[in-house]
Amino acid sequence: MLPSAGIIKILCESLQKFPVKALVVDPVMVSTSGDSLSDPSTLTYYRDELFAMADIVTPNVKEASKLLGGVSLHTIADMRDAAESIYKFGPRYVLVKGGDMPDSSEAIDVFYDGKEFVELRGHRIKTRNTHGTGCTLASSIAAELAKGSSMLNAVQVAKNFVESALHHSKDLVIGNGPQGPFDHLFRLRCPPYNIGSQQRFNPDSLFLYAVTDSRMNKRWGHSIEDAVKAAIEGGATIVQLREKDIESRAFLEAAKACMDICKSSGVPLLINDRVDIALACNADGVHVGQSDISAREVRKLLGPGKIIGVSCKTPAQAEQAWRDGADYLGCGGVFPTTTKANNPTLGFEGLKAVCLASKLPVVAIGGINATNAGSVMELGLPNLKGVAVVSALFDRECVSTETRNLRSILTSVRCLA
Ligand SMILES: Cc1ncc(COP(=O)(O)OP(=O)(O)O)c(N)n1
Ligand SMILES: Cc1nc(C(=O)O)sc1CCOP(=O)(O)O
Ligand SMILES: [Mg+2]
Repeated sequence: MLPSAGIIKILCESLQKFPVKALVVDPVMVSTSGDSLSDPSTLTYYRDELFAMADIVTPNVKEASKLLGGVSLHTIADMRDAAESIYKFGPRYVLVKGGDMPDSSEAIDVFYDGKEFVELRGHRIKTRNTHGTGCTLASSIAAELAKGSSMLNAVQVAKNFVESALHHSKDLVIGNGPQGPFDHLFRLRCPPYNIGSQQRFNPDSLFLYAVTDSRMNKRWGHSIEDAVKAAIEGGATIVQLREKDIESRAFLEAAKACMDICKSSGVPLLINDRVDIALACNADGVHVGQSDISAREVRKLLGPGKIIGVSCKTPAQAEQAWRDGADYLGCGGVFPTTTKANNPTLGFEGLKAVCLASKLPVVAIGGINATNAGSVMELGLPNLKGVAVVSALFDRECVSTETRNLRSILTSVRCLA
């Protein structure tokens, strides 16, 4: 809550001096009960100074209206127009929250990235215990960004959290005011299966990322299913089907079988390049490179709940991937590889440059094996979450043994860190 122009000015100066990785601005100007919480002179400073520094601005409809000189906002179309106008003040994303729109059975928020709108729909929970929902949403977005989420994913997870918290606190009776507080710690009281079905991407799953290769499987007489089963048995934490020489029908059949295997082990399954196969087998996500369909398009096709990874070799590509809604980056080739033709080698310096430039979690790829995986993780880059490996796991007779060995090397580096 920034009640005066002077305080906003000092905040902006401090942010210039000490830049933060992600800035969520919740322009707290009007309380849910209608009280004004900042003096009118703050408007100019919000719009001209603070918003330009923000990654996302999250006004409710009353605040959006105030920011735009009192325009009335009654419909989703009005909220879209407001998001577009607020975007022009300079933030990278805008979320106009519709929780206080009257006469709707849903709580619809409008998310805007400067090009497209996403309507985020949630249940309207009937309760007086709504005090602090906006602050909670903004804080939850910030927490998800700190964990490495893309913006849309962070907003979706935060919205789910607020919805679940409201649901679990709806019957609390605390205090006498028109609004009551809600319980942020509700999860301590409920088993995990009660807190909503939203699937969440856990960046730690990038720790040992197994990427299949049909030629290698053929060479060793392994089916895709057997190779995936063995990799999971050895401790792979995520699997990508990268099948370049297989017909679509056979690919889909194998992908469906691998989904069953991965699901029963709780290991996410991603599909390389092929959004159609991912949709048809309901995979957990897709990995795309710089010459594939863009992450932005993939996000449109898969929706907010799926995992999207993007191959990046430069900070600029990493920035674009984040803007496009990616969940993680694959960065390589760290070492020379023969698995992918004509793949430039970035070395540790290239990997470091991409990691340092991005808020997203990163998995290193290219020529990584049991001899050098430790040195990659010893770089100690906070968002470097793991290694992705093809030949050192799959161009081998015993995939489970190779995976187990690599996992134990990675674990020992993690224990020392
Ligand atoms: C985890 C991971 N990182 C990078 C890639 C490479 O993707 P791309 O550049 O699109 O090349 P192909 O794999 O499609 O040949 C990847 N697949 N996985
Ligand atoms: C699929 C892929 N992508 C790369 C990139 O640099 O983006 S390197 C690569 C192949 C990695 O295979 P291996 O573990 O056998 O070296
Ligand atoms: Mg690709």
